[in-house]
Amino acid sequence: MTEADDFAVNGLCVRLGGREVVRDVSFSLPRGCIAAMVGPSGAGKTTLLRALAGLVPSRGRILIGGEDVGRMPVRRRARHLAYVPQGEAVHWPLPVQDVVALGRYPHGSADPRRLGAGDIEAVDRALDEVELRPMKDRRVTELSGGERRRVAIARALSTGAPILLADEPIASLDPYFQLSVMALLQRQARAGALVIVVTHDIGLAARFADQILMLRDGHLAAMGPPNAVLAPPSLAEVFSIDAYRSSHEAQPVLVPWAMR
Ligand SMILES: Nc1ncnc2c1ncn2[C@@H]1O[C@H](COP(=O)(O)OP(=O)(O)OP(=O)(O)O)[C@@H](O)[C@H]1O
Repeated sequence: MTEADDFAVNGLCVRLGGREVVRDVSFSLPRGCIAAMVGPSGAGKTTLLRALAGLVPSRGRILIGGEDVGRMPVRRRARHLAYVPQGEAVHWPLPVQDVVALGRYPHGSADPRRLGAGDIEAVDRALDEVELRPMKDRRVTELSGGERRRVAIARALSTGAPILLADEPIASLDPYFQLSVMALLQRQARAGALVIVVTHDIGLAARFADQILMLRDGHLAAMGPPNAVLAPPSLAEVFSIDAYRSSHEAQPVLVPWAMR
C-alpha cells in the first residue's frame, strides 16, 4: 500500500432536515480491502455512503490518493468511485445490457449503439460477474427484485472504478447470490479495489470483510477487523443482541441469536 492508494475521510458531517445525521466521521482505508459498514437502522450508513459518493452535501474532507474528491470534476470522480444505491436503480424498460452500459458514461460512452470494444468488454465482464449475461436483452422492469440488484451491481462494476461503494447490495438476494455477490466484492478487493459495503448481515460481514466500520447515532463507534469489532460487548451495546460465535472452514461464523 502506498499513501496515494488511500481513501481518507476527515471530520465528515452531514446535516439532513436540520439534524446532524453523520457526525465527525474519520477513517482511512487502503485499496485491496473490503470493508463492511454496519450499524442499527437509522445509524447513518446510507447517508454516510451517499456523502462518500458525493451525492449529498457534507462538511469535512474526502481524499482519494490525497486528492480532494469535492474538487474533482464529476466525470473524473465517477471514474474513481462507483456507487450501488439502495433499492431499485432503474424504472425505465431498458434492456439489461443498456443499463449496465450506463456505467461507461464517465468514460465518454453512454449511447449503447456507440460503445467501443473496451466498453463492450467491460459490460460483458460485469454481466458475467453477476451471472446475468443470458438475460442481457431482457428489460430490467421485467426482472425480479434480486435480478435488478445484480443489474445495479453490474452497472457499478462496468465503470472499472477502483473504489466501489455498495448500499445493501445483498438485501433482496437469495442465499446463493448473497454469497456470490459477497465473494464477487471480495474478488474486486483482492484485485486491487477498495470496496465499502453497507449490510445488515453481520454474519456475512464477519465472513467476507477485512474491516468493519460500525456506525451508531451518526458516528463511527468502532473500526477494525471483524473479530475485534463484532465482539460480544459491541454487539450488545450497539445492536442490543447476543450472537452465536464459532468457526467453520477457518472462517468466522456469527449468527444473531437473542435480543438483549
Ligand atoms: N432526507 C432526509 N431528511 C431528514 N432526515 C433524514 C433524511 N434521510 C435520512 N434521514 C435521517 O437520517 C438518519 C440516518 O438515515 P440513514 O438512511 O442514513 O440510516 P441507515 O443507517 O442507512 O438506516 P437503515 O439501516 O434503516 O437503512 C435517520 O434518522 C433518518 O431518519
